[in-house]
Amino acid sequence: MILDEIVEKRKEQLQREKEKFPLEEIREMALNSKRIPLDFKSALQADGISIISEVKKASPSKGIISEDFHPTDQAKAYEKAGANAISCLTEEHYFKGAAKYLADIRASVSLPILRKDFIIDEYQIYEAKVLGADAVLLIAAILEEGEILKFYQLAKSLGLYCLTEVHNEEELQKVTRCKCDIIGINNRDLKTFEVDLNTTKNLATKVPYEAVLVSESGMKDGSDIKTVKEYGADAVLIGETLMRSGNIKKTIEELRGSL
Ligand SMILES: O=C(O)c1ccccc1NCC(=O)[C@H](O)[C@H](O)COP(=O)(O)O
Repeated sequence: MILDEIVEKRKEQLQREKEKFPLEEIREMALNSKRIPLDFKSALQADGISIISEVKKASPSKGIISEDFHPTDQAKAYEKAGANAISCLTEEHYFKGAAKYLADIRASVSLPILRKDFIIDEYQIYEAKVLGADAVLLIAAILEEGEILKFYQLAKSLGLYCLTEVHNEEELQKVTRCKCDIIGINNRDLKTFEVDLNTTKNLATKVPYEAVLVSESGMKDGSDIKTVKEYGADAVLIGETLMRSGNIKKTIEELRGSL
C-alpha cells in the first residue's frame, strides 16, 4: 500500500534531518522556544465552514500539481482570500514538500499552520514546534493506539494541536479512545485513490463525543462543501483545487458560496 511506501521514504528523510540536528538539539530548541502557538482549534470553528488551505506541490495520486510553485506566495494568497488556516506539506519525496517551506510561511502569514506530514517519530513533533507550526497531523493508519496517545500528549505539552486523521471505523475507534479533539476524516481511499464524500457521512455520526470534525480530500466546489457541512464537518482541508486555481480569492468565495 502507498502509505507503507511513503513511511519507508519518510524514515530516510528523518535520518537526514537527525544528522543535521540530533534529537537532543531539536528537543532543546523546542522546549526553549518562546513562541506561543496560535489557536488552530478555534480557527476551525468559524461561522459557516472553516477552510484549511493546503500548500501542496505534488501528490502520489496526481504527480506534480503545481509546476510554478511558490509556497510563501501561495500561503499569502490564501490568507488574503480569507482562509482560516494553512496546511503545509513537509514530506519531500512524494509531495515535494520541505521543512523550510513551513518556516518561510510562518514568517509571512498570521494564520495557524498545520504541519502536514507522516509523523512516525517524536522528533517530527519537536521539529514542528521549532519550525513555527501550530498543529501537527497524526495519521491513525500508520500509528498504533499507544503512539497516537504518546504523540498527542507530547504535542499538547508543547502547545501544539493535533489533527488526527482517520479513513475507517477501526481507525476512528483508536483515536476516540485517545479522546482526540480534532478529527480529520479523509475521503481518499489510499488503495485506489478514489475520493468518496460518503466517508465523511459514514464516520461523522460515529464520533462518540463533541469533537471538531474536518473533512479532507477531493473537494472541488461549493456543492461538495455544502454536502460535507450537512454531514457534520466544521472544517474542510483543500489542496489540489486551490493549488490549480488561477484566482484563489474567487475560488474560496465559490467554495463558501452555497452556505
Ligand atoms: O493526495 C494524495 O494523493 C495522497 C496520497 C496518499 C496519502 C495522502 C495523500 N494526500 C494527503 C491529503 O490528505 C491531502 O493532501 C489533503 O486532504 C488535500 O486533498 P486534496 O484537496 O484532494 O488535494
